[in-house]
Amino acid sequence: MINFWKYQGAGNDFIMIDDRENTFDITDHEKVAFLCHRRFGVGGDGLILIRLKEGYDFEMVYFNADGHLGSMCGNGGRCAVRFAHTLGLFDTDTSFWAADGAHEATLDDQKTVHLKMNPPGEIENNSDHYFMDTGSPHYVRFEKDITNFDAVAEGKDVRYNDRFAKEGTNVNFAEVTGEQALSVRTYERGVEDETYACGTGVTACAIAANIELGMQSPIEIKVLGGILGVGFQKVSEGNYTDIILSGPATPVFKAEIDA
Ligand SMILES: N[C@H](CCC[C@H](N)C(=O)O)C(=O)O
Repeated sequence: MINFWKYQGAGNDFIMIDDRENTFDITDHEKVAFLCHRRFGVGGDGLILIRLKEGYDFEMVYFNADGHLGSMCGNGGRCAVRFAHTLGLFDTDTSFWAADGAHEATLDDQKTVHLKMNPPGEIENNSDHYFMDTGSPHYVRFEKDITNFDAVAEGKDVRYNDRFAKEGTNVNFAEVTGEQALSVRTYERGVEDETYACGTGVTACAIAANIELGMQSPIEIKVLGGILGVGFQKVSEGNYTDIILSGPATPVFKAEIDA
């Protein structure tokens, strides 16, 4: 029997498991894929284990919906922070361990989670798109109108092209909607579909908007499932620090499943 919580952050939803006793078999991809399946299982864009980690309040172990260990997940990280708080692992400020290393976060009075993201390394500025790793790989392309836009078909075109077919990439389409505002749609690898939000994705879009248009921090980003915020400091060309992803992280329900 697996006890779990379902959480969502701007509609990016996750199965959350308290695995402080390390009993979950992380090599059981089929089980994770089953749990994330929206018809046969619980349903989720991903599954997250909360484990203990020396020197940190907790560790987040993140799987994509296909059952495989993923890289960093910004919305999942924010949900993990809120869940770890309910487990009593910290009070308002936390530091935790994830696939891309250490992260700090705070939970404010409105239950918004502010999560510090690791700076992307090299940022590729190609003729029609950006590519960078904000904990997960992200392709970013600016579009004029993403409302009337087939994000799944366009996303698949990029994700399965010669360059990305093997490792995969997440694909973001960003529209400029204001002086410090974007609207973003994301196709996620590992889910292989559009999701309602992607935290590492909007982080990449905010940085790309600063390079492309000089858009200043903080940037408000509308996604299918809500609003996220990204703040940052530019140190020099292509060099960013203090990158903070902010947004809601909400418990949906708690249940158990025979799996
Ligand atoms: N939804 C996630 C990103 C998932 C990345 C994952 N699909 C991968 O590349 O392994 C987020 O909020 O940042």
